[in-house]
Amino acid sequence: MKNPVRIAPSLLAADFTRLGAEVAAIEKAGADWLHLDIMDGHFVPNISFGPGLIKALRPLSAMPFDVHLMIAPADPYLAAFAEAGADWISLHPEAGPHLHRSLQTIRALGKKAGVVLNPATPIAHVAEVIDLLDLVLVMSVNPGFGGQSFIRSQLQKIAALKALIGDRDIRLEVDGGVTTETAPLCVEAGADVLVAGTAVFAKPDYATAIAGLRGC
Ligand SMILES: O=C(CO)[C@H](O)[C@H](O)COP(=O)(O)O
Ligand SMILES: [Fe+2]
Repeated sequence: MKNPVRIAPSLLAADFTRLGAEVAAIEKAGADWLHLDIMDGHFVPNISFGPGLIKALRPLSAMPFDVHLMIAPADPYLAAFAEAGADWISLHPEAGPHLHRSLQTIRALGKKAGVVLNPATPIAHVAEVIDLLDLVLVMSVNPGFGGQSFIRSQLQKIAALKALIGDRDIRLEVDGGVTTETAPLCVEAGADVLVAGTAVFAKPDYATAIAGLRGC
């Protein structure tokens, strides 16, 4: 059976002076997951926020918290993000020497485990660890910033991953430059979770923005 498309607004594009209210607003507007971008100023050229913010927001929402780690090393911080309230924890293969062990750690913490592929990262990593995956996240921009343009070549990667995943219970998520124009292309290629920062938080009506991305 085809998975329903889930919309995961990225908090990176929210109004940082009122994050609690922003989370409540997107949940009321129909968001399925909350996407949280963790940047360390080292793995990516930007710094965002850490487990303290996740812990503060956790009691305010029932949405699954989808934590995208753009930090290296990631292993020393996996327990902190799990304890703070992450439900899904995803990391890049380039963030450490032992991707398989990192995914085992996330699973052992009782969380859903994901791998993130940069535009230049091949899908071969996924095949090697597929039995440990709950999620594959395709970056359709180079990570580090919101508001960038969608890299169309990643549509072929999404389609190849869809074929690789087959009927396994693994979500296929796309992150970066997702708009009402690019969202249908991602879904057509096989994506079932769409991250959207600017395409939700820069719009005046979050419910309309989320419904538009979902294609209804
Ligand atoms: O991981 C990310 C950047 O590294 C963000 O999730 C992504 O950029 C979302 O922002 P937008 O939808 O505005 O492109
Ligand atoms: Fe992200």
